[in-house]
Amino acid sequence: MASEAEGQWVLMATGQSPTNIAVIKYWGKRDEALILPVNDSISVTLDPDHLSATTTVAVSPAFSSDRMWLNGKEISLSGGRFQSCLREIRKRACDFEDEKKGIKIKKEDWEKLHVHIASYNNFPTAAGLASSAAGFACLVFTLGKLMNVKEDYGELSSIARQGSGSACRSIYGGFVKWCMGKKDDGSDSIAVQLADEAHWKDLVIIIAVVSSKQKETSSTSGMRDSVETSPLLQYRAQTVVPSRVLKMEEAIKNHDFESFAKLTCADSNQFHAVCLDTSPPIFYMNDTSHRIISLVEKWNQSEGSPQVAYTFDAGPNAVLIARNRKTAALLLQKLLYYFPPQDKDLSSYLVGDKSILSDAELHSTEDVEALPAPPEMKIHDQKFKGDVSYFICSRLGAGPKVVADESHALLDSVTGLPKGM
Ligand SMILES: Nc1ncnc2c1ncn2[C@@H]1O[C@H](COP(=O)(O)OP(=O)(O)OP(=O)(O)O)[C@@H](O)[C@H]1O
Ligand SMILES: C[C@@](O)(CCOP(=O)(O)OP(=O)(O)O)CC(=O)O
Repeated sequence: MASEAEGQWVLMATGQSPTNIAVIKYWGKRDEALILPVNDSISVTLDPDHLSATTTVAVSPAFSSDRMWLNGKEISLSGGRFQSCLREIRKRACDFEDEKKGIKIKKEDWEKLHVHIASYNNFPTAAGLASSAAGFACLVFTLGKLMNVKEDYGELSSIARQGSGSACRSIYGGFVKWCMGKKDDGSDSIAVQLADEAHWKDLVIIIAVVSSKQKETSSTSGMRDSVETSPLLQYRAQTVVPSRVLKMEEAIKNHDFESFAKLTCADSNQFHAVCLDTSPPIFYMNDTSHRIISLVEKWNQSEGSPQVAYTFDAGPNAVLIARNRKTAALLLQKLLYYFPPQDKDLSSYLVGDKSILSDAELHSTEDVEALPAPPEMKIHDQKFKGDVSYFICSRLGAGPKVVADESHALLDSVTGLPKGM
């Protein structure tokens, strides 16, 4: 396996993968083990600088078992989803040789080598910000690089899908469609890129992190209950989504924000209606989520055409997509009027692309306090300080990439253990 220095070497790779937010939602599986959905879905990939997973994977003859550390804590890899990803990637591993380091690994040797994995999310894990999507996409992408996997991104997406359904869409940047596929073995249930992140540069994304606590009902169990009990889910999957997906593809192709926004909001609302139609009902949104919807709806109505789209995943956080920077700055003013920061530090209340604060002419909390009430809203006298933890300003971003600079690796290149351990 390794020529001279048997047992001495550690071979590593590091990758970074973005998260994504669906504008046409995936909700419901037709096959639980293979993670095959009941409908197509479409997402936008978010800028990895703001929301992403970074993962280092390593192999060495010195490792005695597969191990993983997530955000610095060791976690078990025994779950079926991790096992599926590891198995499928190992199956596709190819011969590898690094003459300088004296490392030679034959295709069949990969099965015998154990892996160490360390991953870090630059945003809260399991808080409804799709950490599993970024995480599994990153794991599969980076393992693929390490093990010299030659398969195309479509194939990688179908492996990431077996870690978490929505992860298959994080294999690409920009606008991505997960085609549900028809085959029983899932080989045609893959993601495809509709357009890259440069296609529609005007869009600005503002996320209101309403709660960073772990949620009560996971997406996995929530959608299982919906499939079993919600008649609306069947109607949605068979009748509504197929035509919506076609319209969404057209809207994206033509930069048609009006249509894009209407479809995005309608699909988010229908997904949450399915949750309510589930027995027992699932409530992912809360009063703050509803207030944000109402703010956006009233503004869009007063303008005569949509300025902002909203969408909510399996949690109360609002993802708001503004048609351009000017609109995003106005949106931020309206949001901060109702949800002012609890303390004086405005720069930790808005993270990500902070330059939007200057566009909105908000340089201090005094500027926030001086904001005028949004004229389209009827209730002005009530403010909801503390109901939003913080905001993230982001944009569309690129797909996974290799992090070549070894100083960013999360594992030590000599011990193969997390750095600092
Ligand atoms: N960086 C990562 N690498 C590998 N797996 C990860 C990573 N981050 C999260 N996960 C996996 O995803 C799980 C969290 O997924 P969960 O669906 O509960 O939350 P979420 O993805 O943040 O929210 P949602 O899917 O509702 O948007 C973790 O317990 C872990 O198994
Ligand atoms: C509401 C959603 O975010 C659901 C995501 O579900 P997951 O992909 O987290 O579920 P599993 O496949 O069981 O891991 C909508 C979406 O991302 O399309």
